[in-house]
Amino acid sequence: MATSVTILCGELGAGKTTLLSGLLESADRDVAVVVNDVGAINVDADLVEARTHLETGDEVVALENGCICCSLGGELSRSVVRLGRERDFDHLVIEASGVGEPEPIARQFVRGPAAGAYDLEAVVTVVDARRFHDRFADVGSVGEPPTIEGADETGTRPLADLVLAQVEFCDLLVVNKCDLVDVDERDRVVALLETIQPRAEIVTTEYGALESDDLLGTQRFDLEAATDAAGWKRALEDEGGTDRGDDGHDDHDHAHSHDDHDHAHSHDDHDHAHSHDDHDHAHSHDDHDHAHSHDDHDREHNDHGHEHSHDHAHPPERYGITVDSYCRRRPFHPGRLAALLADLPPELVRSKGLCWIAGRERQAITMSHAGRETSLEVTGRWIASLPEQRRERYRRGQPDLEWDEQWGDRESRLALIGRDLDVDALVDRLDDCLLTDAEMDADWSTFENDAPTAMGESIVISDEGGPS
Ligand SMILES: Nc1nc2c(ncn2[C@@H]2O[C@H](COP(=O)(O)OP(=O)(O)OP(=O)(O)O)[C@@H](O)[C@H]2O)c(=O)[nH]1
Repeated sequence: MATSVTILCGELGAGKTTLLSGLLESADRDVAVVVNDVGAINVDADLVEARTHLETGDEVVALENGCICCSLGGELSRSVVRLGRERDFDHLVIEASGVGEPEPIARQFVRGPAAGAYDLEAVVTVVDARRFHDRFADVGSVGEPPTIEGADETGTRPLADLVLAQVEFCDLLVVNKCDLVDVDERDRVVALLETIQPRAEIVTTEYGALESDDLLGTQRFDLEAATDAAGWKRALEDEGGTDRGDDGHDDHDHAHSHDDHDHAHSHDDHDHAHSHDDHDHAHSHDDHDHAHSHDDHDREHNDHGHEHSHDHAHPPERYGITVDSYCRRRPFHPGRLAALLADLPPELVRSKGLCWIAGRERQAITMSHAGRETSLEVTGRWIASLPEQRRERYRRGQPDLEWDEQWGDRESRLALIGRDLDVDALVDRLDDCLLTDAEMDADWSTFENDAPTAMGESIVISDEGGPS
């Protein structure tokens, strides 16, 4: 029988090890742990071993080659398959590096070599309530300065973006360190988390104190549901109220919208030498269909009896949290867009989606804003830029794909999650970044343009708190 697996993620210092130690002490079954830390010293492995009186051995396996989701392709799979052969245990917990994305790890257990021996049960993300509040929920404060420390292997991914990626891809959110926030702050954090990640169950803790049943023995992980769970993706599916259609830019209705940004471009054309590409491949939606309904997932998910599942005691509206989308079929001017991204309103908590930037006619660029930083990364290629034969093949494969006679699938589609955000004002500012009619006729290659060009390449634009 396949052994159940839980993946435990969360920002550095959020309380993963604390939670895990408590869990190992209280669990009524044999739990094996694989710990990954960035860097060679696996403090966590030692700590967990020491606290749980495990013999030095294979119960705690330390992966030492850096970030779990990048280096682990083979190492994690090999380690866990070997562990399963050599040891007898009932449940496996992977404590993931504080700076890794959970999705590639989860995929190892869904389709990778470890899939046969293991059943992925849940991805659990631990959030530091204090830090999350100060960074994302407290519009009034300047927040902590942007930290690049802990960025991914490219060294360019903003930490806040990774924190949200972990929140957006999980089944259970553990809001820890609640002793360090007051009740109102805690409720604000929970409301914001519910918006950023509408699917996950949320529990609040101090020192990670949870019943082991809350963490182990929950339900079967659903990769597709988890992949589609993020609030920003849902915003793009729902096509909120900002498509005002008053700009003449051919706003349209996306019947096929839940393929989100990945649908619109091909992943075939890039260079595999760059390890970040692995992430992009992992995000490809080509390998699953979207015939499911989110409602079904929600129903399944909420049925499994946790106390703290969504009772909507903290309606996001009460905290001024709004979710909107911005869709335009006209390219951004690179310079004006960059200037806007360096001066976004602090009330914009999260924004993510695809950008069409003039002068980058081939590159489908994903914009991801979190905290005070925004990254632009080439994550694919517009189908319209492919040679005719391949272009037509892709189009045949995606009959629902909206296609403009002149521009094909090129478009910008951004989710805007805000707190007390003046959405109309932001939409106006975004519209001001679109090419004017005169610019549409100009030579776009003459625009000064810092947007990335190669697949996987990214730039980060920091918001310095407005012009000084
Ligand atoms: N005040 C407070 N401190 C906590 C809580 N949970 C954990 N801590 C402390 O926070 C620090 C970090 O906790 P860890 O459990 O090591 O965090 P981690 O997520 O495993 O950290 P990394 O291994 O660095 O990713 C430790 O000093 C813990 O004692 C909590 O609920 N409240």
